[in-house]
Amino acid sequence: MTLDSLQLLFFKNYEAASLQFTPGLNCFIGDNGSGKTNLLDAVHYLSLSKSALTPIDGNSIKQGADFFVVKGNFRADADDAPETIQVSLRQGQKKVLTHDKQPYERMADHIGRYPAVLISPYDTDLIREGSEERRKYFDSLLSQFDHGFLDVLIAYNALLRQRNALLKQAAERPSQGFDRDYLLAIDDQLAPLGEQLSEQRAVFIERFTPLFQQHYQQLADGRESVSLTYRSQLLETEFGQLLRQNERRDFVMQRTTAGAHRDDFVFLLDGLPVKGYASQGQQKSYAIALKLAQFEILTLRAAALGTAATKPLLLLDDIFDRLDDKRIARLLELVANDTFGQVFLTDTNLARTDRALANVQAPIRRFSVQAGTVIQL
Ligand SMILES: Nc1ncnc2c1ncn2[C@@H]1O[C@H](COP(=O)(O)OP(=O)(O)OP(=O)(O)O)[C@@H](O)[C@H]1O
Repeated sequence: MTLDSLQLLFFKNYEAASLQFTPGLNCFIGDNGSGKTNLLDAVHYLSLSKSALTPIDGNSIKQGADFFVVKGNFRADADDAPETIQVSLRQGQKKVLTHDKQPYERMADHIGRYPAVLISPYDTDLIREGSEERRKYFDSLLSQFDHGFLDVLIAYNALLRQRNALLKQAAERPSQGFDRDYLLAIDDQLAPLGEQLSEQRAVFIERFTPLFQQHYQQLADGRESVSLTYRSQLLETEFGQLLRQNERRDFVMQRTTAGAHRDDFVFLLDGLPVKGYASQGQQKSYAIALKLAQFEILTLRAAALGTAATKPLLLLDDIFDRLDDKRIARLLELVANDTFGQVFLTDTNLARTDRALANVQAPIRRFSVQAGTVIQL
């Protein structure tokens, strides 16, 4: 699968832009703050219907404008007709996502159809931040990997919101009484969904971990050993039982204190937590290895399904500035040996990009980015 072209209107610092891509490597070159990452983010929107940088879509509307449009033409194979994906948002309205001009009934139906993997300076947040960041990452990856998982996750989150609203209401308006039967009815539905999420996460991590370990060994020359474990109370105790055990506490806290929404993923290096023990370089390798394993598992899935979209788009933000030569060389080896399909990368220095890509056989297209304007070189 390739993205043939991209058009932007009032997206971040772009008023209007139109780009034609090569199926090989597309390089966005420009000064800091010129809008290179914003182009990667536009591709991320097309793939995942959301920004990689901000959870608030309104932030992506160009300042002073009242809407944005991101439009892209994808092609499953060189001979196939293009498919047009468009994401648009008008200030104060709901985001609209269309496929060949037809709005999706559910945004979720789009997820996984045009996969993309972003390697960015923020990846180490996965290590440094709290469990929510890691859950979101793996849940998003699992949703691209398995649509059934996303459906269960959406249903689980909706029930959880209902349950938390009930607990809050009972605490805030005690005179209205507490409808315990309603709570038990929610729990009857919530419990099997939570258990399903935990089981699917556990199975996924078992498949994902060896791929991740292999990428880490290659990036770090095999000096340390890394592991990845999934931690969930639901793997040991039935969720229904946990909900009953915690009912009083939930009542006091006004929220559901145990469940699949509290699970975590533990990152270890030589048996110690990566956060706190690993060096900056090791943390970077850890995060990149996660992303490369993500790329590989999505590729394997597409191949197993026999879909034409065999390789996700790869978005490399700022890698030359951030990574040492060895890690860059290793990543570019993968680019050169055809592991990846279409690649989009950003850099501040054209000469450095050209040097780094000297051995890459794939076609390369360069774009100059300057304060919200972009031209093909
Ligand atoms: N909604 C918006 N309206 C106008 N400008 C915006 C908006 N959102 C972001 N910007 C601008 O986009 C610019 C940042 O662009 P981007 O992150 O793509 O830069 P970059 O070229 O990747 O820089 P670096 O090399 O530092 O990573 C900033 O100048 C920022 O003010």
